Amino acid sequence: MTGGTQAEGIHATGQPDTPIEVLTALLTKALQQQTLEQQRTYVQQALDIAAGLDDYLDKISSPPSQVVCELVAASVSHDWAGAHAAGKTQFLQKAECCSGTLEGRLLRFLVAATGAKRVLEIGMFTGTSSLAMAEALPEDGQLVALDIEPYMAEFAGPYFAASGLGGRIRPVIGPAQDSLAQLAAEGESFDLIFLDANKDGYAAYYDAIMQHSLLAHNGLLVVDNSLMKGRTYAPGGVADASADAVRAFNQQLLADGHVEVVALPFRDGVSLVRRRSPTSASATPSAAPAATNGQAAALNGRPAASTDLAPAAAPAADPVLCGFRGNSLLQRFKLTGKAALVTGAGQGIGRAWAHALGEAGAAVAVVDLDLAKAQAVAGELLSKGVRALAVQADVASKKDCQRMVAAAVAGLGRLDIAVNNAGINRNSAAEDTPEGEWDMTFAVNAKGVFLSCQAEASHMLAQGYGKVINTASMASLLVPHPQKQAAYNASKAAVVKLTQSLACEWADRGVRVNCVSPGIVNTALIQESPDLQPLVTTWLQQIPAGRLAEVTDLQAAVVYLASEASDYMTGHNLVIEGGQSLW
Ligand SMILES: C[S@@+](CC[C@H](N)C(=O)[O-])C[C@H]1O[C@@H](n2cnc3c(N)ncnc32)[C@H](O)[C@@H]1O
Repeated sequence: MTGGTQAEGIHATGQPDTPIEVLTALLTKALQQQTLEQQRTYVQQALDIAAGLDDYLDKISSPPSQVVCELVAASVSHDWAGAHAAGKTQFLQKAECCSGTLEGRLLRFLVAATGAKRVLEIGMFTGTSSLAMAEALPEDGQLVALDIEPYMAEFAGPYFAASGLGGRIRPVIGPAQDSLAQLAAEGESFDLIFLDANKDGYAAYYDAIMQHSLLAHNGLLVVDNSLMKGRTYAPGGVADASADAVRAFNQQLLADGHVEVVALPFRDGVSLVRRRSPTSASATPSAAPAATNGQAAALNGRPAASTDLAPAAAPAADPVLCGFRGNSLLQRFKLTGKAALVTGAGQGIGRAWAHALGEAGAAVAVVDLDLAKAQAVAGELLSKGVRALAVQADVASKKDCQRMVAAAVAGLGRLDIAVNNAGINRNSAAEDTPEGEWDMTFAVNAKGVFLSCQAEASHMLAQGYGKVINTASMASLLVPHPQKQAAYNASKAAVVKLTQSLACEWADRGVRVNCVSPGIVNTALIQESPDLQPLVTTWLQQIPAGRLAEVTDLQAAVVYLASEASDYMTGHNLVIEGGQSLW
């Protein structure tokens, strides 16, 4: 039998499944051969599988940035022996210390996937991973990179600057143990920590991280080199103190009942570690399971736990300790699986709210009088991966409101959240306000909200659950000036009283009704109005916060009111006006 047919046979049997299993089978087979030539065939196939793996992973992963590639190239081609001989580095550093672009991409991916804002790298080397991770940070994110060698910061500096991300990366030079103590004293904590410095320090660094809560709640610890060239599990007679240290550390992690670990055969081994959510059973030291070994029991004075995930007997969970229904606080804000509609969502506040609800997980029906605008916003949401559809509706029409709800339910399969935001604002002195202006303002702002609520409630009351959020205004509390807008102010006061009335009527049937009262919001309405634009200076003097509201200032409120986190709140007018109504 040739090697080729044997390899096919291996796949056909469905036995060896992964590249490593196939490698193992091929090499085992090679060992069983009598002649060198027969062995070579199997060994060659094994070689092809092993040698091509990283290259193939590189090719099928999204590419690294140009600047990371340049920094990796400079790092691996650098004369590290020369740098050490010239006294630039304290230790003889090696090109292979650089984790490379593939691992950088994994780290960049993890930062993005976890939404990390603060990242710590322990063992920066030339900063290739720091830079890759910084690429996934938001503008106000920060990465702290520790290294013992001042030369590393010098080396990486120009590349950090060229990337435009230098402001997000803070190198801290010194022994990592000291730097960790300094970060703890500064009150730092991190969403993601990449542990990749001297291997004999891993255990102590881990203890410092856990003892000082440097890893935030729900944070992710990524440990590099958990395989140490395979020597952690197959020493092969080679004395390797680093591999011994990592082997012991792997055991230490496993024995620590406070964390969950998964080890991946990615490059030199990457272990992902996260703190377990506490259970009521593990909250008290006496209830913690016994340590699996003496070393683990001594960890930081914390009780070490067995690796058994299931507590023996589950006492009633304490929702403060374990989360309401097992949800962490931020999980309670998630809207995944919910469907929302937002009226007046073709622009301004409504558009920002449609995005906010979509980002929080909801499918969104984007409703507007202007179908083209609704379609444009629905398109934006779809491009972000949010299920969305556009609906044209005039909320002043009862028929349209009913059709809007029917379209949302038909298109999204359900309706849990309704944001009644469509509104108009006309300015005129009260003595001159035309009757038509008054009627139109009330038709949209007051009757339109009522008709929307009525149509939405017919669905929500039947299902016994719903979240209605109406757009009122700071004008419901004070009389904004100097602009004259009596009809608008009165219509928004009506929205608040309507919200309170509906909240009381529907509270015992699972439907919550709240409203949001924004202050003066910096939208196109103001920017493009020759009448309103000159008033901005006056308004700024009336606002303690010293600026107009941006639509993004309002986004979290609607997510809160739409989520189960606010289930006990109803009939509330949530005022967001930079303090203007207090002054
Ligand atoms: C494997 S390299 C880090 C590679 C880097 N994380 C990457 O992804 O390319 C290890 C780094 O740890 C640093 N290091 C070694 N001992 C250290 C210590 N005690 N404190 C801080 N850094 C240390 C070394 O100078 C070296 O740059």
